[in-house]
Amino acid sequence: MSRNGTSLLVPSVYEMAKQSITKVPEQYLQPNQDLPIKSNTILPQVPVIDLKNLLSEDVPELEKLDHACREWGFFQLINHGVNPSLLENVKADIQEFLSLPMEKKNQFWQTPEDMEGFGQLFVVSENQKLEWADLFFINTLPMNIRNPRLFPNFPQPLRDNMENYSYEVKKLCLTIIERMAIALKIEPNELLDYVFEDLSQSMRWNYYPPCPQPENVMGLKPHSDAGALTILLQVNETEGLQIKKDGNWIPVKPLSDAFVINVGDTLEILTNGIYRSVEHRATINLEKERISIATFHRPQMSRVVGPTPSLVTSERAALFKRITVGDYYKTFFSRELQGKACLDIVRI
Ligand SMILES: O=C(O)CCC(=O)C(=O)O
Ligand SMILES: [Fe+2]
Repeated sequence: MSRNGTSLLVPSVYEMAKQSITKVPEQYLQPNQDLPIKSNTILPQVPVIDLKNLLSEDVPELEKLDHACREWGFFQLINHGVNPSLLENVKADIQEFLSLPMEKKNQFWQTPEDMEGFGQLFVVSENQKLEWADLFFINTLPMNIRNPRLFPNFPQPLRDNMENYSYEVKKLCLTIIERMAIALKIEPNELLDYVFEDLSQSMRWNYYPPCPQPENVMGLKPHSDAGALTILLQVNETEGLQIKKDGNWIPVKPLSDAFVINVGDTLEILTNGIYRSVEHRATINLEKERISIATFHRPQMSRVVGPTPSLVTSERAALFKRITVGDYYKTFFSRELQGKACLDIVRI
């Protein structure tokens, strides 16, 4: 039985990109993308939040966090407290792992029944457009959902560093969710209760090879994340993440010591739409590869989520129906990525 859904198997674009091709196969061509705003206009930038200030109960910083989650759904977090040498090690290990020769990668490839491992996600029909990326998808927490085929077989030091990273990022997630509740002026437990005891964490290591036709391919189609909170670590210098703000695609320029953090659909539901999960996408570079590590956090599949009662008022009716996280994810993983369309299944 499949552990968490399936995705049709697709070829490795890492291997394709190595062949010095000048044109990509037709199925990867996605012309007519909305372009980002021209760079001669001054672009608004994703807010930067300082966790040190947040933890010292600094009111302006809390207001900045609140504003970022309402208006952007995204922020960069500095002074996050995660050991910089752990981050450097994780980046180096992932870079090495994603560049393993195909014979080694095959050991970790997805199967028709199991979407964890190397491959792609959201491929549900033979003729849909494909993304210019190889990814590695893995459930990391709680420990008992770990796939025996993957984590235990990681080479060292990746295995130990990932173990620490997973734990550190989970801790950070809980800290941020607690601060969000304070910013929303609700009891921290109203949000923390969903993730404190039984938080589930998964990761998607994204590898975007260079591409001879960057304007006509997409690394990751516009989408919002299904979970509560995503914590993204940019592994190398190449830019590519863009988020949709007031109808325009705005490039995110990751600061070297920051995480890029975003609100997912589940948190939008829990906060009754006050904190927004925002559409984003990943574009491709002509010459340079790009690598990112997205870590997703959500309540367990059996939990029912709906707007938390204190954020449903006479001025603000409930915007979403209640749904189990499992049912939400079943829908999310059974279709092509398409902006924020998945949230429509619970919209009132
Ligand atoms: O590579 C990126 O910057 C975006 C990754 C992302 O949005 C995801 O994995 O959900
Ligand atoms: Fe995402």
